[in-house]
Amino acid sequence: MTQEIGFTKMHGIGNDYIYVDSTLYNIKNPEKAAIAWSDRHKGIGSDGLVLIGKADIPEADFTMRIFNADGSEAMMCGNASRCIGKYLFEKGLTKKTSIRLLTAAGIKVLNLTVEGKVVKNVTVDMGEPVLDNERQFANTDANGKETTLKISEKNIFGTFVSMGNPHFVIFTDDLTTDSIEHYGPQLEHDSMFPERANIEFAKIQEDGSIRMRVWERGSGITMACGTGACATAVAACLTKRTGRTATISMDGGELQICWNKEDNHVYMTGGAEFVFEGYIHF
Ligand SMILES: N[C@@H](CCC[C@H](N)C(=O)O)C(=O)O
Repeated sequence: MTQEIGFTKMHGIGNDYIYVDSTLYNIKNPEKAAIAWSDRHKGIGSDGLVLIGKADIPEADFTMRIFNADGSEAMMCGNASRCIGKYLFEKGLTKKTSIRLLTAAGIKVLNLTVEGKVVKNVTVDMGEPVLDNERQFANTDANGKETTLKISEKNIFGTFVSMGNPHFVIFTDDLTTDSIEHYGPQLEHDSMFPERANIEFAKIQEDGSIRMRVWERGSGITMACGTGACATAVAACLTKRTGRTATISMDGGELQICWNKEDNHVYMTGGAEFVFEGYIHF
């Protein structure tokens, strides 16, 4: 028997997900739903599926689970966390403007900037970047330094940064779709990344901002990646290309990133938007 499930489609600078309130709908097989619903021709169309729940520990208010378009579950999603802040506040599910969100990468605090009843933008405390997670990056000597991976007979230099989920940031002048589609999937599946990886292709621009395009683990090229923007800002700072704050410009828009010296946390600020709502049979 099929179930009728209410959903909300939202995006954070073009990184679009289907949001379901899991206190109202119990999706038994979210991996399968993510694959079917993400399909841009036969489904709703998205980069993946996000389940919002109520936290059952006193340290957190709500929960987030995130599934990529291929059904794989990720630990964290920057753009989705901002969308959840807007969803919870504007739907009246919380009056708080500082929300503690429990994710598979720990508790993230969302600070909402509100005008009247509208959330204008959200700053997320994304926590500390991790540079030596051996479950995610097999080169345990790298520790924030640029390292070389050989792909298609070419040496690729990049920096591994985990924001809960694994990222490999490459500074290059070549941000073409052809290049990203060629190197992205090979790097995602490289044996140096036991849990696969998100791959960022980035370039410092004349005004000091960073242009970044991304190949996301489990979803391919997307218009933006919040954790990827944080990883890119950290990699740029570690390799002395920028200071501790950066504007990251992606296909879908910009995020402001600050890697705070005092607490070593990365703070991400940007917008979130509703697209449409509906019901789907599953
Ligand atoms: N788009 C997200 C990250 C989503 C998960 C990622 N593809 C992974 O598998 O780690 C973001 O905005 O951070």
